[in-house]
Amino acid sequence: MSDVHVSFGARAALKGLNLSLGQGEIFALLGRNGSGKTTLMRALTGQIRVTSGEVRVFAKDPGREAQPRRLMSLVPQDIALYPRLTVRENLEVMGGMAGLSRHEIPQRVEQAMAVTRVENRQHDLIEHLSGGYKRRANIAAALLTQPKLLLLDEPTVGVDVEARLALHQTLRDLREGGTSILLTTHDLDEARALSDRVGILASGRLAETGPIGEILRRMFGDSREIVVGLSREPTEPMEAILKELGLAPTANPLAWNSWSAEVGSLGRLETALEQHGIDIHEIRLREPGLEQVLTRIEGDQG
Ligand SMILES: Nc1ncnc2c1ncn2[C@@H]1O[C@H](COP(=O)(O)OP(=O)(O)OP(=O)(O)O)[C@@H](O)[C@H]1O
Repeated sequence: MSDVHVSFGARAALKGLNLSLGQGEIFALLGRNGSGKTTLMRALTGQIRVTSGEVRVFAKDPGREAQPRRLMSLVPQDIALYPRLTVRENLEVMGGMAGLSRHEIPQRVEQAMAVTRVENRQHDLIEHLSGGYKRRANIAAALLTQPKLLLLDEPTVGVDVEARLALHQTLRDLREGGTSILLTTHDLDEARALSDRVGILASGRLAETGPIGEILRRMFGDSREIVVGLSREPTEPMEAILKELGLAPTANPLAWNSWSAEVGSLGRLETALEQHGIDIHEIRLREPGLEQVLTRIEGDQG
């Protein structure tokens, strides 16, 4: 997509977005609630018309032509399956609705269940499955048409670690088979573990795109966040000392932070805090997470 703008009335949801996806690439979109992730996906599937700019999927406009829409599948965040049917029954019904012939359905259902590893639950009712299996079945339904581009809206939200790893493996297997994958997530660790590139959406713009390791290096270099957890809320004189030591308040009144690339800075800070009689609960280094990345971007955007 190039220079894509989408507005809902006076509200601009996407403001000049450029993005291209390679074959067999996993691309993770990161951003706050309301930053435009779902709007971007719906623009790609042709569900919403863009206000201006160009969207091309397999060289065609999905807003006007059916062909690119047939080559992609969107896995919504909500489970779009019949709770009172089994996994297999759901997939058979969905296959019919997707326009597959009776002759094609059994084989496609087997393939979709194999990739998502739900065969052992194929005779269970959806309503009896765990959250992780429901999500896998949801993805299986999207795979029946053998899409070349798979779009997933927060595929792992609310599932436990084991189910999350199983879902990641499914997505990697699909990538190996040449499927391009665009997913949204709030989880930087997930993006790090899974994606070839990420795009960080902030206020309808892609503020950063690239491999997550490169983005973090570019933004933070070698510096790491030092977080000081105070034992009690600081008095005004204590606040003055904390600021003098280079610390800044965070949203949590008991947590103050600073950034440093020096190896010894944590120990020196700890000693200085002790000398000033400031009672601390803990002091630690924190790897940058999505919150730190977004705060930095928003700070740069003013
Ligand atoms: N149909 C609509 N009508 C009006 N405003 C909309 C519509 N869809 C989205 N918006 C607005 O566009 C902006 C982007 O929304 P979008 O749903 O794309 O964000 P998101 O990043 O997917 O958020 P979330 O993480 O909560 O799913 C928001 O301000 C939202 O309120």
